Amino acid sequence: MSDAKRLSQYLAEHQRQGRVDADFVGLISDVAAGCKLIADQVGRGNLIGLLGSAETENVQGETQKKLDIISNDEFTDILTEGGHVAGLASEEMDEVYDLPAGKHRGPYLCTYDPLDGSSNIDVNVTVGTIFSVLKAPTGKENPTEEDFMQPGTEQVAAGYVTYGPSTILVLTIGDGVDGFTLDRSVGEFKLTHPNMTIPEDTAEFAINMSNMRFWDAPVKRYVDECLAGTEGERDKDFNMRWVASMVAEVHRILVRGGVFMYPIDSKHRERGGKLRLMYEANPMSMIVEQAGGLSITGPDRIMTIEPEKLHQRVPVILGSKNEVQRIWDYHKEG
Ligand SMILES: O=P(O)(O)OC[C@H]1O[C@](O)(COP(=O)(O)O)[C@@H](O)[C@@H]1O
Ligand SMILES: [Mg+2]
Ligand SMILES: [Mg+2]
Repeated sequence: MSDAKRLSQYLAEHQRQGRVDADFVGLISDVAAGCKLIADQVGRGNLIGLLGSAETENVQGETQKKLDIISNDEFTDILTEGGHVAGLASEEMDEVYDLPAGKHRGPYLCTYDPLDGSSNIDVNVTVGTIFSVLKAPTGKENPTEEDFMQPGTEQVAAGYVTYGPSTILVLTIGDGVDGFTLDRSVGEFKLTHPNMTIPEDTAEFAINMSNMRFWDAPVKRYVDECLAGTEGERDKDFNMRWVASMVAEVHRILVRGGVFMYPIDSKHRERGGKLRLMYEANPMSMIVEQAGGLSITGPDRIMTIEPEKLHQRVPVILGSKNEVQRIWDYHKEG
């Protein structure tokens, strides 16, 4: 695959076809550059003293890892200098980031989780970056939080990068999903996974089983049936995975199907869920739906939620279409 199409060629072709503009090409190139930097840091780990906690908390009360902060700073700097965005928002920044005065602005907004699954950093398990691209309001020097409050259906593009055995960038610009592997010998992402699609059926689910006693009835019903296997209503055996890195779980589902659930539970009910809408649930929902899957909160489709705040949390159930539809039906039945 060494002669595979480079990300830069892919973007240039899309631009020639009039499907994206020059600022979009610039923005995705900046995202790729930021992720290459993060991949390098994650890869070096404790050789350069980057593992472990930073002993600080983000706005959501979570202890930040050193790499959470470093990844956020690098990503934010690259997108700021690139000049293709009017505003930025991240899991690791309390509020919308105002670009410094004098910096060139572009027509897009970008939200991101710079390092997803960061509890896995110290144990050398796959982590990643998730991003979502929205249109910025025209002619506004510094977009506000309100300008970011667009439902997932308004996303121009979404993607993630996994820092695992290989570094893979998965991107949708609204006409399918393509995956690119970082060729470290030349420092470029190359198209290795064109037109990724999620099988409609699966016999694999992912959920943090330690929360079982806190779940609502529809999810409990679904998982109970999976666990009963050939002895139960489903009449087939299921396999289970839980990496605790959403990027790794979604990537597995894009490659071989499956269902990922971080549903509402009584531990997270007051906060609305565990995962964040604007930079985890919405971008992953766009990717999953573009690959032929479904993505719901339980009762509703995630991408139709009207956001109310930047760090809003939502329950997430996504993956193979027929399984997610079944879980959706269980919620409708109550
Ligand atoms: O530790 P838990 O409760 O199983 O939660 C795991 C989930 O939390 C996350 O790590 C949250 O992401 P962050 O690491 O960006 O906070 C998801 O990637 C993952 O699915
Ligand atoms: Mg995350
Ligand atoms: Mg994170």
